[in-house]
Amino acid sequence: MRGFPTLRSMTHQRSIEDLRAEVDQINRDLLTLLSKRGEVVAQIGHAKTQEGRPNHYDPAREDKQLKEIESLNPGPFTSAAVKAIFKEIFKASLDLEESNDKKQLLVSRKVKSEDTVLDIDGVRIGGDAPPIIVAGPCSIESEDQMEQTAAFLAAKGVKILRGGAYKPRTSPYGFQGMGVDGLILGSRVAKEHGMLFVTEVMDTRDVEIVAEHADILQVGARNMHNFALLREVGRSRRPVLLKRGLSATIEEWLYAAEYILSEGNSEVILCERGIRTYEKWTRNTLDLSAVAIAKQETHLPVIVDVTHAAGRRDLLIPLAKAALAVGADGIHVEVHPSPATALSDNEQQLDFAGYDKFSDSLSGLLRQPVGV
Ligand SMILES: C=C(O[C@@H]1C=C(C(=O)O)C=C[C@H]1O)C(=O)O
Repeated sequence: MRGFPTLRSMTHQRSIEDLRAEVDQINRDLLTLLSKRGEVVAQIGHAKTQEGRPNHYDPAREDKQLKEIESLNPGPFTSAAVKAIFKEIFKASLDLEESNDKKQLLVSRKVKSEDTVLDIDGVRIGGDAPPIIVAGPCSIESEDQMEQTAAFLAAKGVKILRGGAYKPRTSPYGFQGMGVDGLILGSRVAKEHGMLFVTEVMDTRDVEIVAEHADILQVGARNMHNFALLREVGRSRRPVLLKRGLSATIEEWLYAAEYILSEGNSEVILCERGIRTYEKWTRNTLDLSAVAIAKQETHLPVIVDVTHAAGRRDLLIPLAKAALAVGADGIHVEVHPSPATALSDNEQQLDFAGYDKFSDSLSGLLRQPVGV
């Protein structure tokens, strides 16, 4: 019995090689069409950006296309299979639109590939400069406190003195800082010891006075989303140390930096300081991937505030080592002559002996830029 004739025996049989050659040609045609589609989609993305529509995703438009595709589907693929393929195309198209959009960001390495290296009165930060230390008390409290701290740190080779004159306290009844008197004191003491002075500015109305006294303006974590303040420090001609917000995504942090650059100030130092998570054994969770990502995606210097990241002294050394290992351009650490009597953050500041131990442990990493 020979049975029914098969499809094979009825039709002229083409070889697999021959069929594959046809598939190869179809692939090339599909690729040409896909590329053409990509170019048109990129133009749509550009038009959306110009219209000020940062969200390029349009589910209604995608749905409309899927319905039409389903109704026109001639087979042999099922509608589900064809729809899945088109959904992948939409996803890749959206990624293309958004990545083209990101390319325009001034903070991006795609716009400026080489590292930004700040040179503030001879103190170099970022790029091939050795990692820097920013140290000093949480709050400026008295002349004696600032004098002792600056003298100690300057003798240890620290070039940037920090100290808060305006304090963003959780409670409105907590110590709010010395204000202008603190600014004057901090800048004078820093100058006397050949150091730069960095201090936080919290209010657009204070940017001018803070810029008059400080060498670097700090925008704190709680103000990272204060867009008016970001614009104002962007207009000032002082370098800005921008801390990452308590619950800010990396993207939000980089957009905050973009606000400053977009006003014409390209001297921005990013500072990772830990983010809020469910973890309770540390005050915040140090996000080391954010440091590595910020270094990859932007050309700006990135430093790590280990004091706020940990909220506990016993973790400062390992966290600082880890930060430098992932490429941080510096470490920010709080140092106070007598942490127990400090008016703020007394759980986490280092005393002088603690700082000695801290800097000794890091000395090998601080001398050389990591990776060189
Ligand atoms: C291209 C557009 O943007 C996105 C990509 C789409 C696509 O690839 O067809 C459709 C909708 C949007 O999510 C558009 O809005 O038309």
